Amino acid sequence: MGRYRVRVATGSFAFSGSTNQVQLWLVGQRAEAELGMQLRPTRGQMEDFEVDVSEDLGPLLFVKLQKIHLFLKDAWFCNHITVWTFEKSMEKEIVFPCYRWVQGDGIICLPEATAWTMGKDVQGLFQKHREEELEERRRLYRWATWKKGILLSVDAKSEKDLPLDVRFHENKKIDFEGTLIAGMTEIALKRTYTLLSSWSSLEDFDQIFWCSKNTLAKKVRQSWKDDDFFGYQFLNGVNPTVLRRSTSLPTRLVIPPGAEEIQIQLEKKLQEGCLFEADFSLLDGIQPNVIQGERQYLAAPLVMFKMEHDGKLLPMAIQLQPPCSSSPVPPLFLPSDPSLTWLLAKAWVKNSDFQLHELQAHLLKTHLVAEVFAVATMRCLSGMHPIFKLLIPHLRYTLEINTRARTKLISDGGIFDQVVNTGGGGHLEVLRRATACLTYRSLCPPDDLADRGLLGIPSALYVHDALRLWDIISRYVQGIVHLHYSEDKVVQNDPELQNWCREITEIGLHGAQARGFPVSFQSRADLCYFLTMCIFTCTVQHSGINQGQLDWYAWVPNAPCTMRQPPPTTKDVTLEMVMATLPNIQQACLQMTISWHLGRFQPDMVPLGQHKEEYFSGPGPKAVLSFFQEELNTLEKEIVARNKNLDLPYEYLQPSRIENSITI
Ligand SMILES: CC/C=C/C/C=C\C[C@@H](/C=C/C=C\C/C=C\C/C=C\CCC(=O)O)OO
Ligand SMILES: [Fe+2]
Repeated sequence: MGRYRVRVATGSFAFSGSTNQVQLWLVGQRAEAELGMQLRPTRGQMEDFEVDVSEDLGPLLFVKLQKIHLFLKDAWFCNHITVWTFEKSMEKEIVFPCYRWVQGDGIICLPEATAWTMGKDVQGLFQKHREEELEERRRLYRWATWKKGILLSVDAKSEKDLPLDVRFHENKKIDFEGTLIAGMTEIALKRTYTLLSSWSSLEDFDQIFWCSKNTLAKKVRQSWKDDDFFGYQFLNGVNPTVLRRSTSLPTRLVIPPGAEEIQIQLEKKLQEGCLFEADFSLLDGIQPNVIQGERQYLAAPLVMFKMEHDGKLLPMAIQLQPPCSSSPVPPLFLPSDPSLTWLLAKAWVKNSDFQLHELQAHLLKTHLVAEVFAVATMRCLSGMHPIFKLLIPHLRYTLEINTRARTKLISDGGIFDQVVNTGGGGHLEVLRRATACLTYRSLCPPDDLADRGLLGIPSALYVHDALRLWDIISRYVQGIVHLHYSEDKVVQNDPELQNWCREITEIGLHGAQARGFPVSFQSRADLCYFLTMCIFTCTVQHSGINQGQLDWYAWVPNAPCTMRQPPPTTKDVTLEMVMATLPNIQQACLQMTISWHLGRFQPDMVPLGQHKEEYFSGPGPKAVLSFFQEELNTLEKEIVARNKNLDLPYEYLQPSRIENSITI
């Protein structure tokens, strides 16, 4: 019994408030009290009221909410409820996080914010709540097989099928759809503008290159033909995931007669430990697209590089297709070839890189992997679980952006079918092949970068920043895990957590235990490493892979989305051949629009670690998050200072530019 002060906090984005009245209850260990219909929640407001309760409720466990509507049903976004009690003349604050939509006339039950594993709840005070909550979440969030052989996704035919709690908020939706319309309008304008234009020289791409503001995109247009600029992209461009240090000459690299000199040079660089390669064999045999009746073409190149003492990565040789017994030995294209021949060979490499970047590095290894984490988290972890509280800010909007990708980008008739040479079904086979070789180590930079021989290279800025961020995130995760798991046995005996791990590996990632993913956590260290990978993937890796589309894909010849003629088999290449091969005006315009749409800064972007939602309570988690933010701030200053001395600043992993989840 006694007086309680209650604060109701409503979300601040559009339509968060409600004209309906809200009914609240306080639920304690000993009794429950109805507080009556107290208010109509107002957007962006915190509204307080006081009540006297006659019953002896005991320690508060839950607040229950219900929206009462007479006529108009409008959903209310409740941020949190805070209750102050007065015990022994001491004021005590108890927070009940929500951050969900209250809709319909259902009663929502909010547990107080202390993070509880099931093992800690020895009295079983929350057991029934957790069971009912997870039963409801499993009904709402179901696994689906969008295409066989690809990671499982959420069961939603379109974003409209998703639960309201994971939908884009109004401002995000308006921005996303509005800029798409603006982009499509720009395409129409460009088509009109170029209706009578020639498309016969590389400079003709200038007619549609309207990226006057983007400094790096302009630098790409200026320098894309240079070999050092070509090599730089494999270290610090939009796709730093293919390059690896050679440990031997690749078996596919058959030296054609008369090219013995290059073999000597390659072997010399190999001996010096500065030979590198980018191998696109995953594309070998993929069925090319047919666009508006025109057959497109694909290659599966291999590029050999040498790392110079000044840190420049220079291409030494390009083999466009792997050798096969039924054909002559494929030619090796060299920097000493006629300039247009060498340029076309490099363009073929960049077209192949576009495919693996967008399908393997971007869509599969960030978006679709993050979706598996999101679905498993909603299905296996109660909202009270500390790992739910840790991860949920890093899963914001991911289910919707991925569902939109499945319905607009890689769908029948989607963007890939319209302008990409792996479209038309080849893109699905690339996704299947990439899924089949998706390993746990490849998602963990300390392992992946070591396996690729990329440690200790001063000019590898992505590598440096990625490893620094991995360590910072690792300390953040350890801070939270050690607050809630006192020893390894507590991890082993946490059923929700073990179910989460198993559901990710065995179901979502498609039997990935065969590729190194865990089916259980045996120690706090295991758990921390896995959680670090989850957060790194959903934040750092996606930002490093997504942002560069704006800079590196705007000048289409630098990263052609499709190729309209077969790869050259001789060194007699003309400008006509080059222009007939590169994307046409329509394809180039759509590539520019989509790259801009996907690569641009998101207006409602939440930077890494800067989420405002307070799922945890108490000083411990707050101190861990605060230290995480301090470490990110220190790294921010380091990167800004480093970039000041670089001709080409590397900014994609600057913490202030890393989004807290995958939202685009
Ligand atoms: C060509 C770029 C390919 C990217 C694939 C990688 C990741 C997916 C991407 C998310 C995309 C989400 C939604 C789709 C985006 C735009 C839709 C495009 C055109 C629609 C036009 C129309 O309405 O028909 O990560 O950023
Ligand atoms: Fe993306």
